[in-house]
Amino acid sequence: MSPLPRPNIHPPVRPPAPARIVLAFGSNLGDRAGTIRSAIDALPAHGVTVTAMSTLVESTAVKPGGKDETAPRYLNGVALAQTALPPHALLRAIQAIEAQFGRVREEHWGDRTLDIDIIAYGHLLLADPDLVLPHPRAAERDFVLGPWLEIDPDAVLPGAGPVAGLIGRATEFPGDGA
Ligand SMILES: Nc1ncnc2c1ncn2[C@@H]1O[C@H](COP(=O)(O)OP(=O)(O)OP(=O)(O)O)[C@@H](O)[C@H]1O
Ligand SMILES: Nc1nc2c(c(=O)[nH]1)N=C(CO)CN2
Repeated sequence: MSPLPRPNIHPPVRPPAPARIVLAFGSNLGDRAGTIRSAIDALPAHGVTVTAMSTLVESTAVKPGGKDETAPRYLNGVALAQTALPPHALLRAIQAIEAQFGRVREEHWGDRTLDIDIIAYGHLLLADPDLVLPHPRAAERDFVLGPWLEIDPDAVLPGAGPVAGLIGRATEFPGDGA
């Protein structure tokens, strides 16, 4: 006797849950606030949904040699977001938005219309040549930690601990905090 044909039923396919990500924005040239807002507005078209945006804070530019009072001052802000993009696709997306808003890569830590950094991608720890997660300098940057804490008081920087315990502690150069 031949077996009964099996009904062609598949378990429901659930898409993977989107990752919770933290993005940092900086600008010290042109219409700083306008450029950062435009970049935030551009994110959904790239598959990134913003769930919270901090206020923008102003700080002295940090250059490789330390604080530079003669350089244009920065506005910085942080967004919480969700995305189904894998990490490297997210990097390409933020670089496309930087390019869209006139970012030209020249001097290391040079003045720029727009900088977007991936601060954290869920709890992922990654050290690829082109992508390090969490962002390797986030723990020393009060201009990132302050706005992040504002929108998530319980924020944790993967591998480093609660943001509330990092802020104001270590800076890349003494007094470089926001
Ligand atoms: N977490 C990350 N977020 C964004 N870029 C990263 C990250 N990790 C590594 N990168 C790499 O860093 C490279 C340089 O980035 P970028 O020019 O924005 O640096 P920067 O803004 O001048 O300095 P910083 O990274 O200290 O903020 C990018 O091309 C990218 O490949
Ligand atoms: N205040 C301030 N200084 C910086 C910033 C920044 O966002 N804010 N970003 C840099 C490289 O990404 C270098 N220096």
